[in-house]
Amino acid sequence: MTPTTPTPAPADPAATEAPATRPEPTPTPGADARPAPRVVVVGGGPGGYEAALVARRLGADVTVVERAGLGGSAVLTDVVPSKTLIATAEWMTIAERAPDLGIRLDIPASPADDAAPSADGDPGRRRRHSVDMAAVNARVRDLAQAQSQDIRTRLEREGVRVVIGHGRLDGPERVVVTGDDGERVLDADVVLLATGATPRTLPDARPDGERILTWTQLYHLAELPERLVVVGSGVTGAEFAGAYVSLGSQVVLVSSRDRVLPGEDADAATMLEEVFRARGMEVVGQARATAARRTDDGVVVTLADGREITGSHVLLAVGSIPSTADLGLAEAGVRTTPSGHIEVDKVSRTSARGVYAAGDVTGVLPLASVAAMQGRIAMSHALGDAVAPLKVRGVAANIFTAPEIATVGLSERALVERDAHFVTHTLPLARNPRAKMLGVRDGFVKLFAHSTAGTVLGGVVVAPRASELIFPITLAVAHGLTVDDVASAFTVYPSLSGSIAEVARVLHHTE
Ligand SMILES: Cc1cc2nc3c(=O)[nH]c(=O)nc-3n(C[C@H](O)[C@H](O)[C@H](O)COP(=O)(O)OP(=O)(O)OC[C@H]3O[C@@H](n4cnc5c(N)ncnc54)[C@H](O)[C@@H]3O)c2cc1C
Ligand SMILES: NC(=O)c1ccc[n+]([C@@H]2O[C@H](COP(=O)([O-])OP(=O)(O)OC[C@H]3O[C@@H](n4cnc5c(N)ncnc54)[C@H](O)[C@@H]3O)[C@@H](O)[C@H]2O)c1
Repeated sequence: MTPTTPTPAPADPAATEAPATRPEPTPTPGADARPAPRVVVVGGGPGGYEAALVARRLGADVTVVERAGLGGSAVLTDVVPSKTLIATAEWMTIAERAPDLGIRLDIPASPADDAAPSADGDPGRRRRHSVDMAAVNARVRDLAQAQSQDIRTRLEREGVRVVIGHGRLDGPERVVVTGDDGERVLDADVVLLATGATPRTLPDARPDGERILTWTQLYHLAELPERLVVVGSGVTGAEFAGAYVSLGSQVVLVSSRDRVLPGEDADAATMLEEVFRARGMEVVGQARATAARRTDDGVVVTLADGREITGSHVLLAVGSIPSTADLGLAEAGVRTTPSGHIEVDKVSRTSARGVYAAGDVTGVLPLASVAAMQGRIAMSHALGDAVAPLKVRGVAANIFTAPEIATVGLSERALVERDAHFVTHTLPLARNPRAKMLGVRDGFVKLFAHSTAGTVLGGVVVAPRASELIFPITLAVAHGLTVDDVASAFTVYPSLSGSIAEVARVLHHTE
């Protein structure tokens, strides 16, 4: 098979290449006029809807079964709402820094603004700007709904049938959908399971949607939480803790490990924790929450060592569980892993012939970009198109905190564990001229390269908008460029990306 180079598109249908419009499903054209293969996709998130578009392009008759809304959790409760909320938080952070650049924000817009505390917790300082949380959340919800509708429109325009209801396998070649209007049976030549995951909760901290919350429930709050206890310091916990500090809440982050973001680059995580503390966040390390209960006017979170933390609200960010309940997996011969995820190979095949799986339900790498890629690969494989197996090494990821943390390629930990021959160099952003002009103090660029060949193996960028700055390093990793290739390309002067080229130049000298 010839390898393809599919693009890892995000959860934005407009960003994907638009093929010729097909109003209705049509049979695959061919001399023998065989009927089009029937594809049923269960789950309309990025894993499912991207796959549906590919399957249509390859001539299949495609149905997407979705029980909530098109775009999935990615669009309705996870990626899109969180990044929209964080966009507001980002403006608040910029406003907080404005005085450093000579801007006066000391004219209160309203008495409420004047009363809001400063984010760094200094009682002597008052925050002179504040958010209207009801307006922020209304914008978040509207944007998510509009994007979900766009995806539905796009799918239907391409000739994909959308069925609303809960889908379940009835053997490997049939899906039964239970909806408001009863049951419906869909026969299939190929099934793709892309049912995602849902927030994990704690037995003694049951979310009530008012004070004890999962991240899916945050967008209905009319007021900014006065004191938010965030349980869990993985990517989700860190992003929300950072966002709410910027928005003006007091935040206590309960971290079960000795530092936040235990799975990430240690230097980046340490820097972020320092920034969090400097902005007034209380980070409680080595602490495991066992329970949360409501009081008259707030919540009390109990830790395993008996300590209690009070707050106005608590957010549970303790991971996710794969959505496999009532999917008929065992009966259809679909194996799951000990963690409960659906077992797949690198072309998204499950243990049942004709049944594929993509996205968070597989537990491969819970990112929207990876879900979409797994879904596309599944359809290309199932429908006989050219396909390249999934490679997660080239995946770029970003943590949307202030500063952001973007990574690509092999991490320092993975390189050390593999006993790889590598060199590394880190340049603090504080030395970058553009960063000085912008008032950016916290951040760095770090590259890893093969010690003899000079090939770029991976990198970390900690900076405002690191998500945009990581792309040159992603290109280098994807195409096997050397540090000399990177160093020899022009960068704009002055620019933050100049630091990437400068690190590459330093690595040349150390070879
Ligand atoms: C707070 C948060 C922020 C995140 N931010 C980012 C980010 O910035 N970038 C990034 O790349 N990733 C991010 N992620 C990860 C990203 O959300 C997931 O990787 C992505 O949603 C996975 O897509 P999916 O298609 O597998 O599943 P989902 O998006 O979860 O979609 C699955 C869909 O299947 C439906 N479904 C489930 N079971 C059934 C059934 N039996 N019948 C019918 N329908 C069913 C569900 O209703 C859902 O709509 C974030 C995650 C969280 C929790
Ligand atoms: N920007 C992004 O791309 C983005 C954002 C959010 C999530 N994600 C994806 O979702 C994945 C999962 O991230 P996550 O943060 O939701 O889950 P996670 O499982 O990575 O982190 C949960 C954290 O909570 C801790 N924890 C569990 N129980 C606890 C308890 N009782 N008390 C205190 N701490 C407890 C765990 O030790 C862990 O560190 C990420 O790896 C990422 O792929 C991506």
